[in-house]
Amino acid sequence: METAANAAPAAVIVAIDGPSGTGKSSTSKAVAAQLGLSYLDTGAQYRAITWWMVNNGIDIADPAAIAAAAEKPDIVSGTDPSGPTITVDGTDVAAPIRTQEVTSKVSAVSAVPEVRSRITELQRSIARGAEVGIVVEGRDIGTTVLPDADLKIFLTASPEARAARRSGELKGADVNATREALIKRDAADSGRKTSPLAKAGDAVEVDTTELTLQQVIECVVTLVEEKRAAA
Ligand SMILES: Nc1ncnc2c1ncn2[C@@H]1O[C@H](COP(=O)(O)OP(=O)(O)O)[C@@H](O)[C@H]1O
Ligand SMILES: Nc1ccn([C@H]2C[C@H](O)[C@@H](COP(=O)(O)OP(=O)(O)O)O2)c(=O)n1
Repeated sequence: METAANAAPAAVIVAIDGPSGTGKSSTSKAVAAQLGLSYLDTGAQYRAITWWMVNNGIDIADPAAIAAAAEKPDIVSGTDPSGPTITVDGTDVAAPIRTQEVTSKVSAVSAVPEVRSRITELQRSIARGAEVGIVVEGRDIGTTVLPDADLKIFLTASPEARAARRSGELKGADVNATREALIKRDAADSGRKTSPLAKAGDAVEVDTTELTLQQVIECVVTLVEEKRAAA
């Protein structure tokens, strides 16, 4: 019979939330890779369902039409942090979900309650299936999706730092326009009724404005290791 002494350690669940450009994806991927955990980018799932709506001619301004179609696309996320994948009905959508068109529509689609309940179920089932544990990043992971997570982190950074990071990625993008677009998306994500972007009461807040990515990764790895040691 298995005893507590030789039982496998319980899977560790880490929730990382925060607005755009705070470093959630880069930090989560690196922490998961370093600790041998799975990794789930929940923003990619909301982008994937948005991509499907756009491709199937659903009117993004019509929440009832979005709700009626919410169950249709088959969204599959690969959770290896060294090569995360995302497919819709078997098609690799890793690139098309990052277009400006999808980015400008994702907040409207992800505000629809039927979309959220569908994607939330998917996220919970992926987290349950992660044997060693998982780092899940998004907007409502610590508050709604995985409220019993072992560790919750809320990343922040000034709008200026976030815009500079994002426009560095989108070669040649105007920093001011990027900043305005980020602020608009944050306001939509924080202001929606169902499961808005929010810091959980028991989340550790890390302001990354003055930190390098490596410093943020080290900070989160240390927090996970402390949690594991205390368990
Ligand atoms: N602390 C940091 N300092 C400088 N650049 C960073 C930092 N954290 C992330 N970045 C860079 O900023 C960009 C956005 O990071 P990302 O992880 O995609 O943020 P999010 O997932 O929160 O939107 C990436 O190019 C990333 O390399
Ligand atoms: N848990 C989540 C994750 C993302 N979303 C929505 C809101 C976000 O603006 C979009 C896109 O998320 P994503 O993490 O890809 O955004 P950025 O990497 O910050 O550009 O999805 C959400 O509503 N809930």
